[in-house]
Amino acid sequence: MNINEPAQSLIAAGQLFHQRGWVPATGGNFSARLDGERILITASGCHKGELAASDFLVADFDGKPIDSPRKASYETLLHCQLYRHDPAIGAVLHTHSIANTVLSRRLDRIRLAGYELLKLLPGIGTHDTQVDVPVFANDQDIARLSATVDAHMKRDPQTPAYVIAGHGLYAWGADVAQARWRVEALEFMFACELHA
Ligand SMILES: CSC[C@@H](O)[C@@H](O)C(=O)COP(=O)(O)O
Ligand SMILES: [Zn+2]
Repeated sequence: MNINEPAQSLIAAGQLFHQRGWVPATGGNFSARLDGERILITASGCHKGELAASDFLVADFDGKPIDSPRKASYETLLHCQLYRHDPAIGAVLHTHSIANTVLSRRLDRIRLAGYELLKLLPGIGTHDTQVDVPVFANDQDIARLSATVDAHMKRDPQTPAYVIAGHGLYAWGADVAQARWRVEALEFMFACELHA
């Protein structure tokens, strides 16, 4: 796949998320699947509202950069876990919003019920339902954290997204556009919960 197309979509997502206040400082990271063995992912330490094509690198599903001197996102293994878990996942987006940070410090799962925007989440066709977004304890050992996420997702393959406590949201989709809609829907519902 030409890496320019997913890179441009991820750059646009970063600009939107930064305008919304969801990727402050160097927080957040973004990726897209290139094929069955490789992903395009943001380099570590970039400002996600000001990404350029040179801020991306290609990595394998173990998170190892391919032909790049740049360091991949510190959280690359969390992206790799999702691509390995489900071949239908084509993009992964991670945000650090006020709403996801505050809610995840208070709750061990974020229950979303009765929202029209729930229909943006996988397999949901009505507002008249409830979804639990799991919250995992934060951990600077990303290999250990990705193993925790993987065990949860094997137990509950319907997991629509997850939040790391005091840290941020991980959401995904078949492509960058769908992952972005889901982030927008989830951040909207989280903001509603915060104001409720
Ligand atoms: C420096 S604070 C944010 C990081 O620790 C991390 O949570 C994050 O989202 C961005 O890390 P990055 O390595 O730039 O992808
Ligand atoms: Zn983060």
